[in-house]
Amino acid sequence: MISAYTGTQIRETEKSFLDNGVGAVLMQRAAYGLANAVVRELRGGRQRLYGASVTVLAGKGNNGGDGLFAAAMLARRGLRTTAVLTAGDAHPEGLAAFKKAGGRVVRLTPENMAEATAAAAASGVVIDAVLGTGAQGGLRGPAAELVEALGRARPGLVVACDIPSGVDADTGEAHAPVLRAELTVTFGAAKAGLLADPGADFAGRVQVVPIGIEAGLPWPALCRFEAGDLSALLARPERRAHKYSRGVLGVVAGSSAYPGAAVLACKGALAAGAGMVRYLGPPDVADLVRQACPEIVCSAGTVAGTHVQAWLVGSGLDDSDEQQLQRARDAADSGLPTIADAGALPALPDVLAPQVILTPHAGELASLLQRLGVGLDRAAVEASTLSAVRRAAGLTEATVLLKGATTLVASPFQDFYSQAEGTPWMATAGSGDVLAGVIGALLARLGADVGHFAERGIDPDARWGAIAAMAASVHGRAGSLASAGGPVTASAISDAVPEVLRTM
Ligand SMILES: NC(=O)C1=CN([C@@H]2O[C@H](COP(=O)(O)OP(=O)(O)OC[C@H]3O[C@@H](n4cnc5c(N)ncnc54)[C@H](O)[C@@H]3O)[C@@H](O)[C@H]2O)[C@@H](O)CC1
Ligand SMILES: [K+]
Repeated sequence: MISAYTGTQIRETEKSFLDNGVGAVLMQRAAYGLANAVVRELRGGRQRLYGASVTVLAGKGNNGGDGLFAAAMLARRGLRTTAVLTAGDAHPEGLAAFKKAGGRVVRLTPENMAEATAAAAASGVVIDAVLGTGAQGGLRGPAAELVEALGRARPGLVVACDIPSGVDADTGEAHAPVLRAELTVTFGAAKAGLLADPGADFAGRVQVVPIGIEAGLPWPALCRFEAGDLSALLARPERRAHKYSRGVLGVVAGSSAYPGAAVLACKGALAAGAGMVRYLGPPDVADLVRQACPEIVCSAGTVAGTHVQAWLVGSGLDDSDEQQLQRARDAADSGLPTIADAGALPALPDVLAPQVILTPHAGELASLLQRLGVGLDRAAVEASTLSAVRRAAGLTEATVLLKGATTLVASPFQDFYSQAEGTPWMATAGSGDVLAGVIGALLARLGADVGHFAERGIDPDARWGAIAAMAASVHGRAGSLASAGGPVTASAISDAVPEVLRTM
């Protein structure tokens, strides 16, 4: 599992090391990790190290210090290094080491701005070490001007030191201008802002360099499951399993206008290993569901009269179909774990429960928050995804999964997950219906199994968020597998889910 922390958590952890006088040691480890990462990138791109050019943009704090020490190490390995001091001042020891290693120093002024920009744009590698976890807001003054111009000039490889300057380490909010990095080398542990959009967008690949503070870190602010976690959490069925023990999912989805959503949600649930799926809905949609998936038991019954272990409600619901909307409300009110998607979101009560998982995209989350009195529009949600999803979980008391390039999950117990295994090709109609099906299948199978989570180190209260994150990961992996770098349909995503589960 990748554990990510707020800047404050990291700084508090580092404080005891600084109080003990080992801050300089930590900085050396950070710089060494950064320099090595640059070397690996150059070698990976089959570039010669000797004579390659590197420009470090160094602010006046410790982030700049890391950058200067790293550049000094690179200078000693024969790279042509330039430091652009964006704030006039610089970390004194870092600057001294850089000068001693033979690096060239440019103190940024309005007069040499154009020259400094051109030099940075022409260099093979740019290290962004202007602001780190000590930043208050974004870049200002000459540093902002330089980064703005450099962004337009499309520089070579950009490596961010700890975090792209201007990205908030706690929330992932980006204060423009931010230089988009291909790689972020981050120290001690990942920062939460690197795993939440838009910060994740600017960070590129994230590489964590251990610096020796790790044992002192508190409970993470944000987690990301990796393949090994999924293998452990997605236990295979027991030898004597039967369809009921494998999980029975009830589905209230689809309408005459959007019948395909019901089919895709059901397909997603079957692909993710539901023991049985019971569909409730209008006869014309039920006919289509039966034709597409003969495994599914269809009826026009009520929620109370249907025996299931979990519910999936909302995908493709029509807001004029009162009978379906009532079924969705009954399911959410049943006390059973329920995934509520699309059409169900505006139909449910404002306050729900943790075992109800809401799955909005940014626009739907904005509408949900507006209904709850929070004046955020879609753009504001996209600019601050982690804060938005946290607020929604707090206000609704439900678990909220925000769909996007990075999928975020927040539970009302303040557990947060971030998964990003998908591909932009998955932004296609029906993809969310398949995700709802995968969540539904996992809810039906694992939702009641408190011991399963406790044995694997997950607080049983937090299992709803964990299930949503597991499903997002499976869905993302299936989409990437099916896409293989090209267009993909929702059906193909669903078809790839069993292969992903097989390899877990
Ligand atoms: N504290 C430690 O033990 C370690 C810190 N490390 C590095 O230190 C960084 C944090 O260092 P600092 O606390 O010095 O903070 P930063 O280097 O992030 O920057 C803070 C400095 O910039 C100024 N500043 C803040 N916001 C600004 C803005 N918007 N525009 C212009 N100037 C601004 C501050 O007044 C301060 O002088 C980490 O990101 C990491 O790179 C690493 O060396 C590892 C060890
Ligand atoms: K930085």
